[in-house]
Amino acid sequence: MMSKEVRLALTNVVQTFGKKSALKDISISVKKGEIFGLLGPSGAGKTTTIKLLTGQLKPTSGSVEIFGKPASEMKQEVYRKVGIVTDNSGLYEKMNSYDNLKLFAELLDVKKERIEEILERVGLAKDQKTLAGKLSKGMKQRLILARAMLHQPEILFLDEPTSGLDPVTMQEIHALILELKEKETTIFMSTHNMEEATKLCDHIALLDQGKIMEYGTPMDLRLKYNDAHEFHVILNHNRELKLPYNEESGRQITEWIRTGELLSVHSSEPTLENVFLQVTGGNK
Ligand SMILES: Nc1ncnc2c1ncn2[C@@H]1O[C@H](COP(=O)(O)OP(=O)(O)OP(=O)(O)O)[C@@H](O)[C@H]1O
Repeated sequence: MMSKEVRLALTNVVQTFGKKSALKDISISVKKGEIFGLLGPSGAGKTTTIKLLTGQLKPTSGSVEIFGKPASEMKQEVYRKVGIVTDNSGLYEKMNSYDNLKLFAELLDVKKERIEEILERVGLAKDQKTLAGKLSKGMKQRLILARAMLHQPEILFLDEPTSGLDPVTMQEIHALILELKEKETTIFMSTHNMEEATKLCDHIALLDQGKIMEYGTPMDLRLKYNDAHEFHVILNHNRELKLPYNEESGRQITEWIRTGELLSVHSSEPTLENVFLQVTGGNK
């Protein structure tokens, strides 16, 4: 089988702003149909990376490619294959939800029927006549996502897509993202949310102070930082303890099963959050 095409690539990218270096020699590549997560504390360089990939910034040095072409020379036909969700994806507050989408549909030659289909899909069909300025935060975010997905882009950039949203809206957005993955959409997202990254991403990179500190699947990273691998045991009479991961503990647990004292046991692996704290030294 042929390996999948690379959709996004940064190679040895350096980005400086005056004396400040925001990205220090970073390389990332993302393939078709992959969900890639860029994690990092505030100021790590996540938004800068997205701006480079979407051609809003030109790198100080190194190369940035989208669909195999330099991102800074992105042409109209490439824009049609890309969707972007960022903090400043301004909606026209005085226009209703439907008209906000219609404006983009016209620009992108999207059929009118698609507007209704997408409003339905993000659960805003009933609110299509509501002014965007009157929508709740979660509804606005769903409208922004609907707009970014309107033309069925092949690559979607999501800069902190769920920050500040309630858990229900967050779940809904996650479901939409996974549905896009089914259709082989390439998704490049930045997030502070470790749980979100674990659930959605095929690969993640931990960015700290403009450097990639780690790269891998969420599971790879959890296993790599597995120093604290232990059994978490709950016994009757509200007894709860942690045991080292060794044979002696295994024997002890078998004994508790025999005497009927054991209520539950599971092995605790570090969460991505802990991995992240270890890598960045808690600089979050
Ligand atoms: N246009 C600019 N001019 C000067 N400095 C900038 C500019 N854009 C970004 N920076 C600096 O580059 C660094 C990285 O910023 P960036 O916005 O990429 O971080 P981030 O990881 O997206 O942070 P956050 O999670 O807070 O959005 C920061 O130190 C920021 O101050």
